[in-house]
Amino acid sequence: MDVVMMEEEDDCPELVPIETQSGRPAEQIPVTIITGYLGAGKTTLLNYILTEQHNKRIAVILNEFGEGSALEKSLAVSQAGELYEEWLELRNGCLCCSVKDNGLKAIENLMEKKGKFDYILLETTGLADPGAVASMFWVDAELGSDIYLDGIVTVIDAKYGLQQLTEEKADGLVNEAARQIAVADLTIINKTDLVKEEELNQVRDTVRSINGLVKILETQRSRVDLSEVLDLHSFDSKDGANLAEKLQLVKSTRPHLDKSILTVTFEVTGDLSEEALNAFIQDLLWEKMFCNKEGQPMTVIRLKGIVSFAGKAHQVMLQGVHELYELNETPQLWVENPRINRLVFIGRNLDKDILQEQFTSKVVLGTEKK
Ligand SMILES: Nc1nc2c(ncn2[C@@H]2O[C@H](COP(=O)(O)OP(=O)(O)OP(=O)(O)O)[C@@H](O)[C@H]2O)c(=O)[nH]1
Ligand SMILES: [Zn+2]
Repeated sequence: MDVVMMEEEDDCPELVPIETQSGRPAEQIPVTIITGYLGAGKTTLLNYILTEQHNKRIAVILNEFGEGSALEKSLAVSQAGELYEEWLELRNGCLCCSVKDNGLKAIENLMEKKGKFDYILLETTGLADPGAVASMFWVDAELGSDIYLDGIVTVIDAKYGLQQLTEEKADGLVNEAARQIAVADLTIINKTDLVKEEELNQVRDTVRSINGLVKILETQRSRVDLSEVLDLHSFDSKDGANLAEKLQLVKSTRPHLDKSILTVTFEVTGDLSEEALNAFIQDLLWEKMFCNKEGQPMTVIRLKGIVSFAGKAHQVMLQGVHELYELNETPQLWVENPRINRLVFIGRNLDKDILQEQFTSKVVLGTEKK
């Protein structure tokens, strides 16, 4: 229910016409994607963030892209000749905008018309694949956009989360609730008032079994410390030291529920061939060339690592979401000798032994097979 945004259902503020302001923002603006299954508490979280003291001018985007039929889309486009979007002013000078399709363009339009905000929060619909939405922002940042992807936050219903995670999907399809957890930088288990400690433990264990890297918070009414949600810099290579530290603590997980998504992590010593690493990742993400022992193709949803290239003094950060990945040098110099590459893969049908063996034989210099 996204209309909660408008204070009271029966007292909706009028849409405010927007005056055009000139001037582009000088700095890139962070966008946090807020995802989570139907009714988990996403809108409650947005409302909470907006009413907290933050001294930020936040634009909230209620996103419907990727949803709806082609017919609806073409109707929306031809009706207005432009994007379907509407926005209203909120407290604290914040803005709320509802966009349908082509979210990025709409956000850029919004910025052009309204001038600079400090922060963008984007709520996806409950069934959306946040990976697809995230990769859109990620690509755009590369192209010199005004926006960068700060992090993906997934809200989970403490009471119904487990049930949603175990829902059987048609063959070959990944459970959306599990996918949303797999891709997250932060998960918030909400509605803890509705469950007993034992149930909550089960939810927490299941979240951890899917994503061995993600931070887990527990809330009622989505009340979180804003510093734990905003400015995560999850994709920022300047934050390489932080990731390097986290990777040392991650453990591979076991599937908790049938056919569930899990985390695989390993360390490999030595320098990598950049070319071979690219080929390996592309085989994995795009060609889906690697299979587990049952012959099922491995599907990676999120990927992170700190790797070493021969002749480079700096650590290199590897990030992957959906079918996109990036390799970026971090400011961090290698100090450990020999250098240790650390990788984390979150996805389905992953087999640690096979992945590690493939990685070692194909990518680590001095061990490549012809
Ligand atoms: N008991 C309880 N109810 C909550 C809590 N947080 C949110 N709710 C209620 O749960 C319902 C759904 O919350 P929303 O914030 O609209 O959830 P959403 O994820 O935005 O939902 P959709 O956009 O429909 O997918 C609302 O009626 C909230 O008032 C909580 O911590 N405890
Ligand atoms: Zn909502």
